[in-house]
Amino acid sequence: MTQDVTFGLSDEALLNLPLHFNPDLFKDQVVLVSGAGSGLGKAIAIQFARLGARLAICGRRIERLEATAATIRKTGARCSVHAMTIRDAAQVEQLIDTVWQDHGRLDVLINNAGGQFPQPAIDYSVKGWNAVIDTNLNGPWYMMQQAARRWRDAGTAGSIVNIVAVIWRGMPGVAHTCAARAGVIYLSKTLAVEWAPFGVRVNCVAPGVIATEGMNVYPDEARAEFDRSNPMKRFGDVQDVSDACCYLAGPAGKFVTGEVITVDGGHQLWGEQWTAGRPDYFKV
Ligand SMILES: CCCCCCCCC/C=C/C(=O)SCCNC(=O)CCNC(=O)[C@H](O)C(C)(C)COP(=O)(O)OP(=O)(O)OC[C@H]1O[C@@H](n2cnc3c(N)ncnc32)[C@H](O)[C@@H]1OP(=O)(O)O
Ligand SMILES: NC(=O)C1=CN([C@@H]2O[C@H](COP(=O)(O)OP(=O)(O)OC[C@H]3O[C@@H](n4cnc5c(N)ncnc54)[C@H](OP(=O)(O)O)[C@@H]3O)[C@@H](O)[C@H]2O)C=CC1
Repeated sequence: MTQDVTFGLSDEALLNLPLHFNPDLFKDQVVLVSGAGSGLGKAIAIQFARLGARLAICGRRIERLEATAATIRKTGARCSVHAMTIRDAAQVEQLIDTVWQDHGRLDVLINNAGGQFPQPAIDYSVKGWNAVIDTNLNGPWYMMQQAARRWRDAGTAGSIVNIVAVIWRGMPGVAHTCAARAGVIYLSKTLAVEWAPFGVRVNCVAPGVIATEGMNVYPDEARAEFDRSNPMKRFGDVQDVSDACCYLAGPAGKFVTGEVITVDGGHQLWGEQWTAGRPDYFKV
């Protein structure tokens, strides 16, 4: 039985994190963040607002989105709220239309909504597999395609950042999401070339274990090991990820497309395969 633990930061703490970017970096730009009712999406949306952006946020549960929007408005930023599921292509098309109607433009799409359940792959039901592929591959694709069509038709530039995961050595226990995220990464590399003529950049951020309430879907015994999944032996925080999004979406990333920034404390390099014995540091 998974026990709830408190992960992540309060809205008040998110509003007061020291900023690592110029406070008017995204002034007057419109940023759409999916899954902004919790965790990384909420932190990303609040950070963009603190950097001058106007926000559009989406997710399935309206109450959580409204709470994020109330916090965002404390920064003085505008924020529209859109309850929908990214798994439905028609709802995604409607979302992008509404964002353009409400804000008159879109500059940045942060494809953050996602998630999975831990289970040995051999036991997946068809429904469970499809739920994870729909959430983490098809949904982000619908969002990217609809955003890009509007940018192409309006003749304006855009930037997409897809939140994926640190999949480089496989992810035992969440094979479905590993497959979906691998799909998003190579989709992004391909779209980076196809959409360069429209001025659309497509990049990914691959987090390792980050302290958010999303961690509560994992059983205690698995979670207890998560801080050992990287050589820094700790969880990352939400700002580690929101900073990577701001770098990629903003002017510092203007010559970067088709790239993946891994934000994982070295998780991708870590393992149990010691060829010359395990160093003392890692014995405890
Ligand atoms: C190397 C080190 C690596 C280390 C690896 C560590 C990874 C850590 C890094 C990543 C961390 C995070 O992502 S943290 C963020 C986590 N947040 C989340 O995952 C929240 C979002 N997740 C979800 O909403 C769900 O998991 C998801 C399945 C995607 C959507 O659920 P929905 O209920 O909306 O979907 P539905 O279409 O109704 O289908 C539900 C079906 O899914 C299956 N299903 C759902 N939960 C299930 C469960 N616990 N066990 C079995 N099966 C389940 C069943 O078949 C369900 O059907 P029925 O049986 O008929 O009901
Ligand atoms: N925390 C971590 O260590 C890591 C997280 N990630 C990824 O980062 C992203 C954010 O995760 P995190 O903040 O930790 O977890 P959360 O579970 O807190 O966030 C997931 C968000 O996605 C939204 N969402 C889920 N399904 C849908 C859907 N079908 N349509 C619209 N919105 C949806 C949820 O809102 P609602 O349920 O209301 O729709 C929720 O706000 C996810 O893609 C996650 O897999 C990747 C690697 C590591």
